Amino acid sequence: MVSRVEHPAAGYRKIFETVEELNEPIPAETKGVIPSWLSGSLLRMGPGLFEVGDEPFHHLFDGQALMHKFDLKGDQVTYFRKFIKTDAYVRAMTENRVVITEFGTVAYPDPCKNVFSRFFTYFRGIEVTDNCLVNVYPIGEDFYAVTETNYITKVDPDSLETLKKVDLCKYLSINGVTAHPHTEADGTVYNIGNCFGKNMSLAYNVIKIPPAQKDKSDPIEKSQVVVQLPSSERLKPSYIHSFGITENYFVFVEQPVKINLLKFLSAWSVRGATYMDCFESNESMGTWFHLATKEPAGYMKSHKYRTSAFNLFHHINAYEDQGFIVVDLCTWKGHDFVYNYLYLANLREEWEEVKKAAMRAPQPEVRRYVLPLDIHREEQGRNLVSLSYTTATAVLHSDGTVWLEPEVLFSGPRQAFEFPQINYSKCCGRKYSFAYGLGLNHFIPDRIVKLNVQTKETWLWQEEDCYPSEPLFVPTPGATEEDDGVLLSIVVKPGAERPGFLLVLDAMKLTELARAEVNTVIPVTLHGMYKAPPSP
Ligand SMILES: CCCCCCCCCCCCCCCC(=O)OC/C=C(C)/C=C/C=C(C)/C=C/C1=C(C)CCCC1(C)C
Ligand SMILES: [Fe+2]
Repeated sequence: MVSRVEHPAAGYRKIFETVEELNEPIPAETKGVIPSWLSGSLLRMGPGLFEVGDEPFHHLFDGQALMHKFDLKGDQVTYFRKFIKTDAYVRAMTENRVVITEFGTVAYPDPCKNVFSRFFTYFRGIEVTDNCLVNVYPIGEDFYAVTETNYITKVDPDSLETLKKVDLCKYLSINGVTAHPHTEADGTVYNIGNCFGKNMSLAYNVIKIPPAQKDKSDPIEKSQVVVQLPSSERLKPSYIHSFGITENYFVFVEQPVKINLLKFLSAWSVRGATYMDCFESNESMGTWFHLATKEPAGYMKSHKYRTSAFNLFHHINAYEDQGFIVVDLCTWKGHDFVYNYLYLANLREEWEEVKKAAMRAPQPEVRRYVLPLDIHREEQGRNLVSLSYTTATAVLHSDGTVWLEPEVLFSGPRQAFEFPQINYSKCCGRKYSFAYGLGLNHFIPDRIVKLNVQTKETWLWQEEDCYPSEPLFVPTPGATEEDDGVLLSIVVKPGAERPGFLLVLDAMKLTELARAEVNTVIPVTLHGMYKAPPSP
């Protein structure tokens, strides 16, 4: 699936430009045939406002949260979008400047305020952003737009109105949680986040939020920390973007991209730096895998799995098989932080410059790691993995650590398989065959890919000057085959008469079933969900 496509016209710049929200849903023009069973809403989050007044946001993860919705009802499709009225957005609009520091953009003090009030603004310390541009997911019967801090924002998935800001710190001992929770069939939500405890004791806390409550109370009020995993380094927790879950275990990968807490708590609050300034790489630790049991919940501290350094943002899937845990990941080789390459100035460069910058960045690879559960002292020095279908290895060393080597499932130079999706309801935590992803060509999203993780066969959807987003899998009702369903992706085709469209692909063959076009560009979206219509 290595893409030979070039982008000399740099049309991808359009997906990093500010747009206006809509007052009401607009009709889309449908070409092709949308399956009649596919009715519901595609909800997605991303940045939509890339500057305030004359102050630009600098990083891909700074733009203000814009929520998008494609509603499907038969072949009638509409598109709607609204900015989430977060504190970051409302205050920026009111003051016409960046008021809350974002991931890679500092909010400078109000120049109209005198030197004393400016000093006290700094002295009060940091105001953590609630800019929920990363994802949207349900908790109980409610929907929340999220970033990775302690603030999540309740939204109305129909009107896209902002309902309320929730501070998870009120309920849980965490400083932030990922934007990639796992949700079980009954609605139980698991997530993981950093916890900077008392006396700076550091941990990664796995949290559990129960499903919708019979008494209609808010399940968040009943959320709890179920497992605590220790940090490998004092004062420097690793950055976590997602985690894995199997029937009986949580899988946490501790990567060498670290948050320097001293920088976070001092430089950041006093001198005015960004979140990006608080990251650093640990050049010697490599990457550590940790396991915890689900029931009873507990950290498996005797299992010390190690491998070479990589950045990790997205787990694809994990499952148990014959005494092993199989973990499939979208990795980026080395400890240099991939987010360093995602400044908007770089992504908006001419194509030749974009390619040059990507040459210096960590290289992507889809990898399978296999973790043996039964480890015996006498088995030192030999490969413990006996699964017939993988070349991944695990070797016990004399210090008790198990060194892992992966099987490469997909690798193409500067061609990433990222933003992975699976048939989640059928396959999460189970042995599976298919992963779907967004193909990044030197970081530019220009194709949709299907990967058979067992045979390594790939399928591709690609069209000239088209920039798709993460493909979400929606199963055909009553399907028995894993890949019987459709993929939904928002695509931008800058020069076209109707430059934004919802693409509907047949997930088996990766062929186009339909597209629903709208007369507006749709800026880049990161993650989202498909919301089925309420059952009659
Ligand atoms: C869709 C195509 C995009 C085009 C380019 C993409 C290239 C992607 C290459 C790699 C994949 C990366 C995936 C990342 C996806 C994503 O959605 O990331 C967004 C992450 C954000 C906005 C993270 C925000 C985190 C914050 C604000 C964390 C804050 C904290 C600290 C840093 C330390 C202290 C705790 C706290 C406050 C939580
Ligand atoms: Fe993500």
